Amino acid sequence: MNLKKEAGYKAAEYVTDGDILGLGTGSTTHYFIEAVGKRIADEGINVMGIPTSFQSLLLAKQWNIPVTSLEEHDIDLAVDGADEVDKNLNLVKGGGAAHTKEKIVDYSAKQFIVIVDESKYVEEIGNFPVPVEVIPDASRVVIQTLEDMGAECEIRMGERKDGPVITDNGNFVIDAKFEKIESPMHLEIDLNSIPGVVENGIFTQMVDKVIIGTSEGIKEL
Ligand SMILES: O=C(CO)[C@H](O)[C@H](O)COP(=O)(O)O
Repeated sequence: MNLKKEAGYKAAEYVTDGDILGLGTGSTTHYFIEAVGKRIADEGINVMGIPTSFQSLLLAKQWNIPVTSLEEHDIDLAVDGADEVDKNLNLVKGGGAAHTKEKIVDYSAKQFIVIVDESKYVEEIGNFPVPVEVIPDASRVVIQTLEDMGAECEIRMGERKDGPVITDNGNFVIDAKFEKIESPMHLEIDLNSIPGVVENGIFTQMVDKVIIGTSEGIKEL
């Protein structure tokens, strides 16, 4: 069973005619976008998408989902993946380096649904290093501050691209591994107060529902 696909297709059932959708990024959201595209083709529902990355923009175009922007519309429903989800609905996101636009879109939506397979559901977040998007010129001093806060840091490197990953916004990503995240809510705020940090991948607010694809079927939190 493809658990990511199960979760993505389940989330598409929550889409209603006329919705403005926030389109998350990643291999799970890929299936949500596909399922919405099929509902447009099969049922003729009338929706528009606001992509969180070039990846989701291209997928929306592939599936004939009209795109718009936050300049034009508010979002009714955002659907997005995650790298970790805990029982308090705290998330770590940014494995695809798209967390800055994802947070803008997901936090502004009237409803925010997270879709994951069961491997992402954890007791408490923090095993997955926290992605921190930084202005490139600030990366050395931001790393110093993160290390002072107890994190082990790496600038994320490209694959099939020499040098650092460059985000859709032209920045670097530092992956910061904390031994333990005592308070996700405070860490989310504290990381964003470091000069040079654009956004971090801890999401502690706004999640309305988590759809988990498990080997025993869909579970919803
Ligand atoms: O935050 C993200 C991208 O920045 C993704 O939503 C997250 O990495 C999960 O991806 P996938 O569904 O491929 O496991």
